[in-house]
Amino acid sequence: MEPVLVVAAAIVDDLDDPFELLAARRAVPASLAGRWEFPGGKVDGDESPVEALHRELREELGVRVLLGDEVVGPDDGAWRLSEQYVMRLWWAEIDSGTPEPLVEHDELRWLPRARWRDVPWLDADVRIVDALVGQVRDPG
Ligand SMILES: Nc1nc2c([nH]c(=O)n2[C@H]2C[C@H](O)[C@@H](COP(=O)(O)OP(=O)(O)OP(=O)(O)O)O2)c(=O)[nH]1
Repeated sequence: MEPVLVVAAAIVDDLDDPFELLAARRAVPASLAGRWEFPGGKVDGDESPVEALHRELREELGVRVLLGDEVVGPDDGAWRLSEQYVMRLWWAEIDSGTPEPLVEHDELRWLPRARWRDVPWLDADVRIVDALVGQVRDPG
């Protein structure tokens, strides 16, 4: 079966010079509760990935965002999460609103750059966080 496409955002304080990254702790389902992820969700049949991402961020966090570059992954440009799911991820910055854990999260945390790895991310997200750290590492 074709994997289901999930879209998500690496929301940072400043797209030009990311220092803080927004991590969201899942409250549901029980199997994922307590683990941290990038806010986002599944693309519905009638919407584009970018439309789906804006919808999910509005529903889950109550924010509008500006999207930056896509964080290209090793699986045809995406990130395979499991047998069932594949994810596309974009850098993003908040355009309006203050993020709140409205739906499937019970906590949000702005992680400073040196601590992006310091929460228990969902297993599939660990290598993605490593890639983000690699992209923002100070040159030299
Ligand atoms: N949103 C999101 N989902 C992730 C990440 N990493 C990861 O393995 N997943 C998995 C968890 C879920 O099994 C799956 C689908 O995500 P989801 O549950 O957020 O999708 P959704 O909001 O559309 O959920 P629903 O309305 O159908 O309940 O992707 C991530 O960083 N962000």
